[in-house]
Amino acid sequence: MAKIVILAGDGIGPEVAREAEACLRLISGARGLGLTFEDHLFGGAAIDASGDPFPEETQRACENSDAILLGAVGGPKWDGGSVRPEAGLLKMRGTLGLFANLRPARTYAGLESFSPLRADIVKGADMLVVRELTGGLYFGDKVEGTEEASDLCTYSRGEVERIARVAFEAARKRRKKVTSVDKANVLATSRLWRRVVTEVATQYPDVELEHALVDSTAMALITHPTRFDVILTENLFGDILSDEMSVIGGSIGLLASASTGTTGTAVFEPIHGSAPDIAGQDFANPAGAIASAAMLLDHLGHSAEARILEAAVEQAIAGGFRTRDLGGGTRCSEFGEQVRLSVDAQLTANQPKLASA
Ligand SMILES: NC(=O)c1ccc[n+]([C@@H]2O[C@H](COP(=O)([O-])OP(=O)(O)OC[C@H]3O[C@@H](n4cnc5c(N)ncnc54)[C@H](O)[C@@H]3O)[C@@H](O)[C@H]2O)c1
Ligand SMILES: CC(C)[C@H](C(=O)O)[C@@H](O)C(=O)O
Ligand SMILES: [Mg+2]
Repeated sequence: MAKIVILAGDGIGPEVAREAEACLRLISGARGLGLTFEDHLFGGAAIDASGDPFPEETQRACENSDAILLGAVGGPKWDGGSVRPEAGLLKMRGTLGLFANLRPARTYAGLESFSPLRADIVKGADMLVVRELTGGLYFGDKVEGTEEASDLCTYSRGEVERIARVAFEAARKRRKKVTSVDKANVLATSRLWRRVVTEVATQYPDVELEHALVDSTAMALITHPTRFDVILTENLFGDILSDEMSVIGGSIGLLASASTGTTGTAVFEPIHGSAPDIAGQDFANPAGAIASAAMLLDHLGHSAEARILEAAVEQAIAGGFRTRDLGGGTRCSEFGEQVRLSVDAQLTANQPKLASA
């Protein structure tokens, strides 16, 4: 039995989380995984109900969960307010110690020609951003005045060491290359980052390490995406580079993420936001949320089921089911349904044959 907390959140969050949860329920039922699901308020929806984007009750539920499936938070409704939905997201990451954010990206069969980048540039691209998630500018002291403001960027040796190890371990299971991205020509935190990553690399002689500056990496990511395997970087650079990376696959709606850390639970969410421009219209692409659910299954040790769910997303896309962001007319709910049909078909095909009477 594993307890999954669902934080649907705001905007398209509930639309994509609903499809991902339905996939998990289907797989859990068919394979007897015994997953249980609990909905809790989070983000703007929680501000509306209680004034707090990460209420005490939601926090307790998250702490007692095995995994958390998150939609997205935020939106114009809360932008001018004294409390922002995004503050709940940051508090959750901090409270649960989720320092490692893994964001994979690759091309999907059938979508190479959809990417705004040339098909020969994106063909075969397959990378993983390992983003430090609980340090840097996001968590440093802030001064917010009307005439002056500041955000402090701090990193400690320990914070860099632990995220670097995550990246090197991940690279060992992939193509054994880490590109550590920083701004060491300007920032003191980046120079510490570079020194510590170089030290950690000595424990991984089988993994190639290169250092790169964030500005030129932003360019190389979309001119030569196949050069990259694992990209290791700090919080803000990872946020920006991972949205840029979504261009390679064709849409930000495709990208999934896992945030893991110091406690047993972990958060699984698409990398996109609440997309207020398309919310409430069944237009959202739920592929990133469903792929995040596959990462959740991996986290719980259900790797065979994770591969089935991933294959179902691939088959739906290859079969021509495309949401509006990918130039098609498939609705969010229809795409989810198509993925579940494909899951069903795979589960039926894999069932042991009944002995004939
Ligand atoms: N983890 C999160 O909850 C998270 C992440 C990013 C942004 N946000 C918040 O979301 C709000 C909107 O931010 P934004 O507009 O800069 O970024 P966004 O990711 O919400 O949207 C950017 C663009 O991508 C499109 N898009 C995003 N997800 C899509 C999907 N699944 N299918 C189809 N199209 C999709 C949107 O329609 C929009 O045109 C802000 O309040 C921001 O703070 C939350
Ligand atoms: C909403 C925001 C705080 C968040 C971030 O910057 O980390 C988002 O952009 C993300 O990528 O998860
Ligand atoms: Mg982001």
